[in-house]
Amino acid sequence: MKITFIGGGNMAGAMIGGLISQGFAASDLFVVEPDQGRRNQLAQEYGLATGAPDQPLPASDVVIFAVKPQQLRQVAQTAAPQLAGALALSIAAGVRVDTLSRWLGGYARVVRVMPNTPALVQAGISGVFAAEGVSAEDRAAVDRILASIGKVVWLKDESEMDGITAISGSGPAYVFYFIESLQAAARAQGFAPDIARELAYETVAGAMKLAAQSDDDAATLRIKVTSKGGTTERAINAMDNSQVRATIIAATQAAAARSRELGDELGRDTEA
Ligand SMILES: NC(=O)C1=CN([C@@H]2O[C@H](COP(=O)(O)OP(=O)(O)OC[C@H]3O[C@@H](n4cnc5c(N)ncnc54)[C@H](O)[C@@H]3O)[C@@H](O)[C@H]2O)C=CC1
Ligand SMILES: O=C(O)[C@@H]1CCC=N1
Repeated sequence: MKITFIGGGNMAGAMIGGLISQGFAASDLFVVEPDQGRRNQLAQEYGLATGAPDQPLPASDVVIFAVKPQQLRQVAQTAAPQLAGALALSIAAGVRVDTLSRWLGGYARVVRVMPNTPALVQAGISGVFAAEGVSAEDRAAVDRILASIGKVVWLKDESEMDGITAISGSGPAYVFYFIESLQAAARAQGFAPDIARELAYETVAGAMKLAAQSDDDAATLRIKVTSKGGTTERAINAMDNSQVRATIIAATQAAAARSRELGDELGRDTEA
């Protein structure tokens, strides 16, 4: 399967790294990227062939659009006459399949995917929604690509993509924010930076490993740490008093709203 990425930034890089480590041949991948330094980096790191946007697209089975949502219209219009029947897959937040299909001149083989950056270490999770015209064979090809970089969740209703984007697409950033905060807290307790990092990383990794292997749910595991009248109780009370849980829920609602807003804003653009 020949795959061309249009856009070789952070998310494309994570997918490429994941695919190659799962046995996809570098010679079957191609990246279109305007930034010469980034092209060199991808070529060096993965042995990939790359090209600038003004060069013709190579023959491909799948073309993955991995540019910013605001860049996608122009990029899609440039790519449209060169697709030659390839499956078009977009990872752009917010952009709906009918919008991309229109930008591609009424192209029917369009799939929308919301991956996340742990794809790089095959620990991603992707939400997928396919346009009606996408065949079972194409869906199987998408499954093969995405299963090699993590778990796959097929969506029946495209509106669910906004929630997926808010939870798992953006989600790694929330976890990194928590890790950063725990590290800062360790520094505030007087630990040196390397120890603060180790304490935060090992605690998060250990808690995740325990949660993944345990029959207990997360709430039960939390209660098992929380001794009555002890230290954890004091900390959790402080978090509850600051409405940390409600803030996390509100933050994800803001992200989902932004995804809908991007979809509306870019979908209104009917000049394709
Ligand atoms: N970063 C993430 O965690 C995730 C990002 N996404 C989506 O992936 C898309 C890309 O995001 P990132 O990789 O984070 O952004 P990025 O800014 O790292 O990558 C975009 C790349 O597109 C390149 N580019 C600009 N104009 C181009 C053109 N005409 N032709 C080809 N390439 C061009 C840029 O030079 C850049 O390297 C966005 O639409 C975003 O919504 C989806 C899921 C997660
Ligand atoms: O922040 C963004 O818009 C993209 C989509 C999900 C993760 N990064």
